[in-house]
Amino acid sequence: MNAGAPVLETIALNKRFGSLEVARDVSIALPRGARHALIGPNGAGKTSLVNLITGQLQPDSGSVRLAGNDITRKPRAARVKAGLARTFQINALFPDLTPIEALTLAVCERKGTAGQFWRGLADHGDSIDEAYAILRQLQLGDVATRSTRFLAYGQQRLLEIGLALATRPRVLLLDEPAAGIPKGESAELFSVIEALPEDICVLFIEHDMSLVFRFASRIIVLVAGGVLVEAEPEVIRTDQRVRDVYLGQAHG
Ligand SMILES: Nc1ncnc2c1ncn2[C@@H]1O[C@H](COP(=O)(O)OP(=O)(O)OP(=O)(O)O)[C@@H](O)[C@H]1O
Repeated sequence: MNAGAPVLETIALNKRFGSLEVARDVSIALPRGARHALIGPNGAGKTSLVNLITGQLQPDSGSVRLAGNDITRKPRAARVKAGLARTFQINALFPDLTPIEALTLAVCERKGTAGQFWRGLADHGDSIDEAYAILRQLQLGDVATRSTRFLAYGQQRLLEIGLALATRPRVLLLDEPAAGIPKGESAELFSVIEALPEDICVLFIEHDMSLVFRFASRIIVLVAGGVLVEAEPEVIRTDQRVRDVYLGQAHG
């Protein structure tokens, strides 16, 4: 794969649910270091597009390529192994585990050693180190040994991102990572996402336009299953079509 080639690419993806078109010739590309936002009105097909990329949904036509390889027909687990990770809108954490336990388990899972996890921590030194490194990257080092149920909601969302990072992704797909977080904390969460290493591309769905304009390097606007426009934030901000169909609606 050459340096400028997209890490993740969708080519003319189409998907219908009966008469409803949720993806209409969707072609997007994420280069190395991408921090792309996927925006659009409710029901535009944003989550469906993420599901098509991860394999939760199969397209009617079109393809998905990861690091130059066609993964369209690959099962979900194989896509994760190939470097595709996602988080969901809903919190799916184990409340009784501590962040360091949950992350060490996730690292062991990736390495195929999770079956021996409970034998003894001494056997998992490298995995624990790796888990701590992820926690520090997410500024969760201070709460590493606190039960997940006692973490602030924003910290729980970060831990979910941590679990995705434990798979060593090339691409991270975040479906409304700040959903449910108090407004003041969501910028913090996005700062952490922004600061992830360049070799992890990020595509995030977000409804809060102030966060989108602050943190996205590019914005993809989806309307009725199709890409209306994809451009840098400055261009999107002044695009009349976007104002008409989306921003106008959002801000009255
Ligand atoms: N499995 C399904 N079967 C039938 N219709 C579906 C299915 N999944 C999604 N839809 C419909 O497809 C449309 C697109 O949904 P999707 O969740 O992708 O939109 P979205 O842009 O993510 O919306 P939101 O911003 O509200 O989360 C919606 O009208 C939804 O009801």
